[in-house]
Amino acid sequence: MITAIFVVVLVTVVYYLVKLNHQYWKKRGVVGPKPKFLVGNIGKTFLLKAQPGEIYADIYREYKQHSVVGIFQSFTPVLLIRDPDLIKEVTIKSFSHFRDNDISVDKNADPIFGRNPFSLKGEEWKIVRAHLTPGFTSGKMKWVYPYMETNSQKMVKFIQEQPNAMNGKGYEAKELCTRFTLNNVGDSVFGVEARCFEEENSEFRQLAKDFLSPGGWAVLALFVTIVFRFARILPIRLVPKKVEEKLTDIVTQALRHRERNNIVRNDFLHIISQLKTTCKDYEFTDLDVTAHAAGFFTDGYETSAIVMSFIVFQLAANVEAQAKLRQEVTAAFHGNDNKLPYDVLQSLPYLDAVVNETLRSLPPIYALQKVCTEDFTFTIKETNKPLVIEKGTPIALPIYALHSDPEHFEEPEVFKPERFLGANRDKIKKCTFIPFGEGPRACLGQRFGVLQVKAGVSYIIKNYEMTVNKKTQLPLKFDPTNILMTPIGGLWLDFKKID
Ligand code: HEM
Repeated sequence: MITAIFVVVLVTVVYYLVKLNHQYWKKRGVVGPKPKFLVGNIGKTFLLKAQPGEIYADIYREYKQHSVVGIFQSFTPVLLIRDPDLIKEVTIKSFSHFRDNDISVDKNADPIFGRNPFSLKGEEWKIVRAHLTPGFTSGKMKWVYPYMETNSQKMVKFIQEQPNAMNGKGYEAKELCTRFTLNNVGDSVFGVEARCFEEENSEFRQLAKDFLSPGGWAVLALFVTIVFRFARILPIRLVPKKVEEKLTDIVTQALRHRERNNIVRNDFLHIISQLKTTCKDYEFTDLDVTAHAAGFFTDGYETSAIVMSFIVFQLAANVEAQAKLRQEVTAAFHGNDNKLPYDVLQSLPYLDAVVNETLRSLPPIYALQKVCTEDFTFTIKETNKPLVIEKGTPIALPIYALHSDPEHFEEPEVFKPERFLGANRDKIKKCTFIPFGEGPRACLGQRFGVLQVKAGVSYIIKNYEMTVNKKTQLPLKFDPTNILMTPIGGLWLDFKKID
């Protein structure tokens, strides 16, 4: 009897506490959808029907007249920012108030992801980011570009050898692009030939399958820690032990091989291994070197492969854009002895526009979640009243919703690379196009990612005409359990060789 009374009292107290907490935004004069008990506004995520970024996009569209919307991730109040000027404030102008990402990874539980700049916080993030940045200069990109060209040529050959790619049965674009990006990462970081076009079960492909494949551990762990905030107190690892061990082994062997044979390769691994002796303001251990090289592996292939697969899909679905791009790229090859030098690739305006329009229409990351690291006061435009964002409040930046807002991009559902050409590009309002984030914390690998997708797409478009195979489920729907935009059923394409 006493137990029953205790349970009833406890449930009642919890119920009222949650209800009280759900008044948080109302009390501060911030509008927002009514939260539901326990799940807040992300009930569909709990039912595995939509990932939080999709829900944010719906809320964004519903609250057109507002610059900010107050929502709840279960019990936690989250401020969704709609106004690009305020996004600029958060990511650039008042960055010191919003320095960290809303993620917690224990370095001891997950030595690799726990050391990734994305997970690091405060001063530690600042120091590590500053030391890793020299690995991504345009000089370094020029250095790795020949590997990307070689892998592009291998990919062109590989496509022709796949019966289903050529006979109308379709080949899955993401799978193709992942083979390509894994090869680039193998060469650029470890100095290792990944052989993803030659071997069905190459070591790197296996690593990728064990790491980020749909339904894989990392995808699940990331989803769980984002959705169930209380899980953050658990020592959850995103990089599975098996993947960590394999990556550690690859890095250790590569370093040993260089030391024994006196090899100096001007690459990422060299830069970070030097930090062990040159860095004065941070202690870079062997584990740090391994973790950052391994981090380049994990960051380097997946998002780029997603973007590249979206680009070839958009081109297959938009024949005019495909023909225009082919004309530009083919002319560039013809003017350069059938090669595509780095500077020439970088100077192709339509290619750049196609990449950007794809990133606009299908950004691989739906939304970013930052956290307020120091109280911040601003005036809500529409009410002219001040709002204090309290330290610790998560801030949602709805990338996909901004990119598909007709106020910022006319006919957002139409694929129009011309938006990113010449004077049109200058008309795009700051912070309405943020596929790589914005400000000091924006994507560190943007140059590498864009370079590899541009190289790969150029070689494909010069050699093949592409159409969408009927196995692709249209309109595209996305896996609700993956925080990266992942089309259900895949993107199946048919290829026709151009002679
Ligand atoms: C083309 C595909 C890519 C896209 C769309 C992309 C997108 C993003 C986004 C949206 C962020 C979060 C930015 C923020 O918090 O404001 C990010 C962070 C990051 N990305 Fe990328 N990324 C791509 C490729 C890469 C590559 C190839 C690498 C490494 C080789 C990389 C390394 C990183 C790192 C280290 C961070 C954390 C930066 C920090 O917190 O300081 N990314 N990326």
